[in-house]
Amino acid sequence: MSTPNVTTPSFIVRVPATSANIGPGFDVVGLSLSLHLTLHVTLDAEKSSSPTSGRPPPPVLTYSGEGASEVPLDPYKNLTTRVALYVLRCHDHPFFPPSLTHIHVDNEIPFGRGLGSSGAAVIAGVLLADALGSLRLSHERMLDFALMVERHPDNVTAALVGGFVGSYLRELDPVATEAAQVPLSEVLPEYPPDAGADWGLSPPVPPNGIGHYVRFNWSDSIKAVAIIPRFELSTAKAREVLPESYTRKDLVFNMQRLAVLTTALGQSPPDPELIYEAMKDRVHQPYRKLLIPGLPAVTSLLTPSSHPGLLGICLSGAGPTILALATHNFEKIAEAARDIFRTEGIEVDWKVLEIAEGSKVVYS
Ligand SMILES: Nc1ncnc2c1ncn2[C@@H]1O[C@H](COP(=O)(O)OP(=O)(O)O)[C@@H](O)[C@H]1O
Ligand SMILES: N[C@@H](CCOP(=O)(O)O)C(=O)O
Repeated sequence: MSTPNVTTPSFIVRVPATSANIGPGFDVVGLSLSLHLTLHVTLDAEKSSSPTSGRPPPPVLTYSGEGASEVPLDPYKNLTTRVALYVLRCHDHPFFPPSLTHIHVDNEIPFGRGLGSSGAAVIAGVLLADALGSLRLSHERMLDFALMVERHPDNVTAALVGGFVGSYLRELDPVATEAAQVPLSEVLPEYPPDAGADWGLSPPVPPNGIGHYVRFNWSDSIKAVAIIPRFELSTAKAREVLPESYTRKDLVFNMQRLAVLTTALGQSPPDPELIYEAMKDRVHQPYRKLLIPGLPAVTSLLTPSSHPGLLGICLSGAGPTILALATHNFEKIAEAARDIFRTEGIEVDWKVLEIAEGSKVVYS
């Protein structure tokens, strides 16, 4: 009898989606959600010795699910594998290990919708490098590497540790500040295609302890309804429309709400009146409405009185997804949001999501 040609992955990396900001917590809070980016990594022990000169061949990258038609499959161009190579190079592993033959990526997180697809790809790269290089990095050090690429901590922290998380970036001394702000093109350089070529400069190693976080309680009764418009909005573009400075009134408005929200979402039963008001924002959503037709209407017309079960509603990350937190009536809430988006000519998909565990590496 012939043996079926099935390769068993040597390990799996699994990273959740995230929703950042949750209204007033711009660049501060993140929530991990039950859509996942999964890497199935195959190692071949027989290929573990490096060639005497030049670089070993990179792994074959295959991809299924969200983003499959647009994601680069060249490991020197793909975000996850470039981040992995960056972390490996910072630890004196100049190339992908020769034993790394294949990575199959299966992705449930839609690209450019405000559900943390890039943060998940970055964390997956850090975990991949940690496993390939047996680096045994702490969560704190993993965050340092992730923050050299994705420079706001909300998505990457929640994706790494899971749950409802608040984080800040430490004020670094001038030398460390400069080290943490090197251009992204130096962290993730273009790699020359010629296998004999040198990579050039050594990679910028991150300073220690850039990001710090705390996990808040989350009431088990709260689920997240993600209402996902069928168009992409890059986070970079949605950050360009934000002002450099804010009035004291607007900052106090957000801080008052964020202080209440981080505790209110952990209380059982959750208080809809308190949460609805505490999820309002004046720092990013008002500026992003021009990029997301329907945003002001969806966040103002759906309320706990008009839609029992609804606790609060906001833009997810940089958008265009809308995040409704609710205890019941998920379908009614999502369909009402769909109707509002339709008046703007925008079609949506929606999903009811749970709060997810943090990232994992599972060995077979
Ligand atoms: N799994 C992935 N593998 C490779 N690149 C990815 C992956 N997920 C996201 N990206 C990259 O990140 C981009 C989206 O990032 P971004 O604009 O920050 O939106 P999001 O809100 O989804 O994080 C994609 O267009 C793609 O270039
Ligand atoms: N705080 C960031 C969060 C971006 O999240 P994403 O999921 O849209 O990448 C912002 O609001 O810009």
